[in-house]
Amino acid sequence: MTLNVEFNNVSVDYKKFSALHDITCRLEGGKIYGLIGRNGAGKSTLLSLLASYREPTGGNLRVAGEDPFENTSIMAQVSFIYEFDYSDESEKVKGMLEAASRYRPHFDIDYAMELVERFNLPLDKPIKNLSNGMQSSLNVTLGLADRSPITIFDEAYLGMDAPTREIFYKEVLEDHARHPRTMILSTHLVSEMDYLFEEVIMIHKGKLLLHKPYDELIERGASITGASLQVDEFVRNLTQLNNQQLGDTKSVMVYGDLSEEKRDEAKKKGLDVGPVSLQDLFIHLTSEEV
Ligand SMILES: Nc1ncnc2c1ncn2[C@@H]1O[C@H](COP(=O)(O)OP(=O)(O)OP(=O)(O)O)[C@@H](O)[C@H]1O
Repeated sequence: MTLNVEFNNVSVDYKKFSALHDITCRLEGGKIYGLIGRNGAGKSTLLSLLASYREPTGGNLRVAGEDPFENTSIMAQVSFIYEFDYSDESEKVKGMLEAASRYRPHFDIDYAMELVERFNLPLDKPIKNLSNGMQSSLNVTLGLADRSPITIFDEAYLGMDAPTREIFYKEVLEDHARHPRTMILSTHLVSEMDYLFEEVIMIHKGKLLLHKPYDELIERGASITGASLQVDEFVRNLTQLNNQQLGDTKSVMVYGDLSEEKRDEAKKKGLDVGPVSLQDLFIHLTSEEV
C-alpha cells in the first residue's frame, strides 16, 4: 500500500518564532525521499506534523486525503523513528519487538529477527544497557520491520558506526524494492546517503528551497573550469554558487538549466563541464552568501 502526502501552505509557529513558513509540496507514495536542511531549518518540525505529533498553525496537511492529526487510522500507517532516550527502558530487545508485532498492523517479526542478527543485537539485554549505536540499530530495526506505508527516519542512525550504517542503507534499498513504501530519510550525512534518494526535499530557514527528483537536481549543477576570462564570460548569465581561482585557472559552480547547446558551447571554448555532488549543491545553495 502506498499513500500520498500533501503539505498545503503549511506553517508552524512556536509562539512568535516561525519554524516553518508556507510549505507546499506533494510526496507521491512509494518513493524514497531525502530531507535535507541545515541545523534548525525545520526538518524535525516538518516530520513531526506527518507523525501527528502536532498540528500546523497555518495551512493543512493531508495523508491519503485525510488530516493525520489524532487520526488513529492514519497514525497506524506512519512510523516515525528518531533518536530516542532509552535511559529508563528496562524492557529487553525481544520484548520490545514482540510488543511492536502486537500493536503495529504491518510489523513483520521474522524480518525484525533477521535484522537483529544483521545488526548483532542481543535479544536478552535491557535496552537501557545497549550502547548508543546499538540503540540506533534497534530503532532502525523497529522502523524497517514496521513496513508502514510511510516510514520516517529522522537522523535515527547517528550513533551507528560506518559498517553498521552500510547495513542499514542496504536494507533500506532491498526492503523498499520488496515492499515499496514511502520512506523519508532526514540526514546530515548527505554525501554518504545521496544514492538512496529518488527525490530530494531541501528546506532552508523554514522555507521549501526545492523539491526535485535526485537526477534532475544533480543535472542542474555543474562546475565550469578553464581559463579565467573564458569562464567569466561563459557563466555571466548563470546562477553562480561558488568559485575557486588557482593562477589563471578558474572553476565556477553554477546552478540552473544548462542546455545541450550551452554545454556544447563550453566544450568549443575549451572549458571543462564537470558534475557537482548533492552535498556541494546543498552547501552552496544554503550558504549565507547565496
Ligand atoms: N518546542 C519548540 N519551541 C520553540 N522553538 C522550537 C521548538 N522546537 C523547535 N524549535 C525551533 O524551530 C526551528 C526548527 O527546529 P527543527 O528541530 O525542526 O530543525 P531541524 O532542521 O530538525 O534541525 P537539526 O538539523 O539541527 O536537528 C529551530 O530554530 C528550533 O530552535
